[in-house]
Amino acid sequence: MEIDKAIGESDDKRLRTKYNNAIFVIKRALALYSVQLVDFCSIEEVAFSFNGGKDSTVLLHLLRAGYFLHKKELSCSNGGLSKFPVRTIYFESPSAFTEINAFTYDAAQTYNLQLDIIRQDFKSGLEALLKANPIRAIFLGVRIGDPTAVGQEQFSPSSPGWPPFMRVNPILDWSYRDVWAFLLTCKVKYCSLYDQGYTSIGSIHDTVPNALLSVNNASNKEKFKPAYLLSDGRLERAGRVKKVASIKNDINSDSQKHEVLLASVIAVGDEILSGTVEDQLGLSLCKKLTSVGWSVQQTSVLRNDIDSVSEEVDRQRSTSDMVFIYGGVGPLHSDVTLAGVAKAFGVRLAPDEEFEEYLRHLISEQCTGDRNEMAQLPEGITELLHHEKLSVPLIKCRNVIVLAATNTEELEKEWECLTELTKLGGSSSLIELYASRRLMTSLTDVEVAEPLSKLGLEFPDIYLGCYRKSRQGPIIICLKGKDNARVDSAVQALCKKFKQSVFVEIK
Ligand SMILES: Cc1cc2nc3c(=O)[nH]c(=O)nc-3n(C[C@H](O)[C@H](O)[C@H](O)COP(=O)(O)O)c2cc1C
Ligand SMILES: Nc1ncnc2c1ncn2[C@@H]1O[C@H](COP(=O)(O)OP(=O)(O)OP(=O)(O)O)[C@@H](O)[C@H]1O
Ligand SMILES: [Mg+2]
Repeated sequence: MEIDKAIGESDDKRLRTKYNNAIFVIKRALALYSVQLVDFCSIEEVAFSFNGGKDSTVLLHLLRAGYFLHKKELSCSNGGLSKFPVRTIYFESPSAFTEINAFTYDAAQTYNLQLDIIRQDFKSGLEALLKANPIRAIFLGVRIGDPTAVGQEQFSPSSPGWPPFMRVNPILDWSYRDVWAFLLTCKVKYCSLYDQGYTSIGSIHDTVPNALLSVNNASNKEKFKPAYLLSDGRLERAGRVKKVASIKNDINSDSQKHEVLLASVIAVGDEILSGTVEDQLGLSLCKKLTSVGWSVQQTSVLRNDIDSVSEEVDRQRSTSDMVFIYGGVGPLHSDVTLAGVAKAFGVRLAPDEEFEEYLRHLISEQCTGDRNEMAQLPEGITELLHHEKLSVPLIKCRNVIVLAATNTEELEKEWECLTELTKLGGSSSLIELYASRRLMTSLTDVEVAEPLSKLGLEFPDIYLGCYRKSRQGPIIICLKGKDNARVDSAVQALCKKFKQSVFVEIK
């Protein structure tokens, strides 16, 4: 088998190790998801997701080699050793590069792939495919640096809400360099765009050649070096134009329309959902936000699960001005909050040197291994908010603030720093301070109803809130606004509507 031979003869030890590990994963998957036939041979209930990109081209050849070695070990002649009878699926889109389409069809012909072309979105396409075919596992060329790799392992069940299958990622731990070492060592064909400076390929609308490979020539026509010459693999996606959704402003542009800024509070913790621990932080945070004039429009408690976090953050970040999330932050297996935030914004988790430096000071002697998992932050969207009272900065990903607090005292401190930082104007205005006053009265609701609605018309810029502690008990009226003087005028106007002083100011 030419691939196995080329790698075996290579003196690149790292490549040989990566290859052997990937082949091991492939052989395990082929064995796990196979059905034995009477003649001692088997049919594998697996599929290969191929899109003509470099990573899936690597996987194509690994699968060919892995399938060959798997069958050889079984000494089974089923299908012949040169065949590769694994169902191959390609989601074809009208916005794919013609070069990608051409290469995919070409490879399918060269290697005799049973190509299923799907012209639906991924989820519906897979639902239909799995209904019609016995597929239990799908091989993907996902690598750890890809945004979609967040939270995945070599074997990862499909996400909740997706049809059930195992995602098998044999090259999850391969670097950009490993990919090119493999393609060049095996001398296999790859899509021509990679020789024109493209280093990672999405759709025609979001992909351009990587500017880091640009070379100026005499005719002033921009030319690009081939993808394998990119020296820093971390910049593989520099030719990807950011999706519109991910470059939204920190604060919703709609926020100008509301007089009061909207916040969402998200807690992550199985222990809260099971009733083992009471969520004190949520209560405290809502009070704090309200005290500075924010309106908390939703609180939610989520499982320690990446997809649950990413879906909720995605929902809340578009309807709230600021999202506050806590719980699930740290080095434990259940600490998935940052991964969920990264997934919500469609970016990967990447090592952050500055953050790592803080952590090194804090926990250096406890840190084993050469990589600090806690120093991985959502790439390209994270701002670290420094304060001298904090040993580790606060993490802000666009309009999502990740609080590391685990109890109310820690929250108190983080909150103090956050408000101080914004008063100092050190960061983009995070928390706009609002004026707010609360009045209590023993008047009945019927008595206050009309004067209050009139006040609302006179002071449209002031938020008027009202609630009672019990059906017969006193009524509490909250007045909030951006301008202190306006809030005071509203309070005076309200008092004037009644004969004697019927309001008591409360904190
Ligand atoms: C075979 C296959 C299986 C997938 N399974 C899942 C899944 O279980 N969960 C999920 O959130 N996305 C799944 N996806 C979608 C990918 O994570 C990702 O959204 C997709 O590759 C689009 O990436 P792009 O937006 O960079 O083009 C799957 C995609 C494919 C092709
Ligand atoms: N349209 C598609 N059809 C089938 N599989 C796909 C499609 N898009 C993505 N995949 C699967 O997801 C994997 C990861 O996609 P990704 O774009 O990161 O890698 P790639 O396309 O192989 O290489 P590159 O990073 O250079 O674009 C692919 O290797 C493939 O297995
Ligand atoms: Mg691609």
